[in-house]
Amino acid sequence: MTDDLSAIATLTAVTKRLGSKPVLEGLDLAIRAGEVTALLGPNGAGKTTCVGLLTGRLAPDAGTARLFGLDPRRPAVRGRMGVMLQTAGLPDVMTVAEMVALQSGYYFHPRPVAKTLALAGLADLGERRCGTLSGGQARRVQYALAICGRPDLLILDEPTAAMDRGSARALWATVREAADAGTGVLLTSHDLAEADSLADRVVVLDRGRIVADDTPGAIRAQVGGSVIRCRTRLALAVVHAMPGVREVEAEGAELRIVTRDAPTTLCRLLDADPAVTDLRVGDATLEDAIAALLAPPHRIAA
Ligand SMILES: Nc1ncnc2c1ncn2[C@@H]1O[C@H](COP(=O)(O)OP(=O)(O)OP(=O)(O)O)[C@@H](O)[C@H]1O
Repeated sequence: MTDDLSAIATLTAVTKRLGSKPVLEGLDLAIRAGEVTALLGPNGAGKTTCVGLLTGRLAPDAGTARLFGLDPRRPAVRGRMGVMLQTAGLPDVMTVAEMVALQSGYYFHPRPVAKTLALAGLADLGERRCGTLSGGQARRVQYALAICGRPDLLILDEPTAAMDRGSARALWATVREAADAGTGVLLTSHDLAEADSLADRVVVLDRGRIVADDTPGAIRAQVGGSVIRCRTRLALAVVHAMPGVREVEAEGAELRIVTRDAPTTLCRLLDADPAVTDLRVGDATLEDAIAALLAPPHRIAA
């Protein structure tokens, strides 16, 4: 990873314990200029710990963290980074524009405050006190604080949590624009549609280890085939034995069946349970591919 010349932030062979628990084990991660990297994985996988290491909030127990070639705790490199954390309080009494102006003052070449407010979808909210904002509006202020200094590296930890779809899509557009202009972006998210449409690269973390690192298309292709969803009285094991079936999982009251041969699996399914309902067939999504990589215990895989 350290020989990756386009990398602007790296974790190399990083091991980190928190409390008595190993959280990351020998992890390599590189964030490159002009690329949106989505770091995905279930709760507790270690995503926020990676963010903590790259932003200098945490130090590795073994291995190295580098930001623009230096220790992330060095003030010289911190000014080139904008960070939007999962939780960051805003002072109730300051207005949105005052907060953005204050944060902009920490950077050498900040954007004009009005431009930052517009990019974050806050043009009409500049005079509002932060304490009166909704959850989604407060997230947009945190985004404004992350981008106001024109950072070379933008770290967004679950940026669109609490945002409505329209606000989220507007934020994606500005993130894409920043990446196209050369900013390296690290995004953590539980919204796999967000990762699929925004990321150039998806890194999947499971229990502190990387289980996939590729383009969203290449990760989807690992699953391939089709996904059938339906309600049926058939047992998982019976469906799993049907021709073409690669894996079967209970998703609430439905079954999610990944198959290499949808027509044959469908015929057999309808033969075995003519009362099957809510039947849908579609291509495997990024969510299907990641579910296959993570292998939860309640799924049967071929
Ligand atoms: N200060 C701490 N002390 C002990 N354990 C911790 C501490 N902080 C985090 N952990 C543990 O480290 C593991 C990784 O946590 P982390 O927050 O990095 O996961 P995550 O992938 O960001 O999860 P989420 O999707 O829930 O935000 C979890 O098991 C968590 O309980």
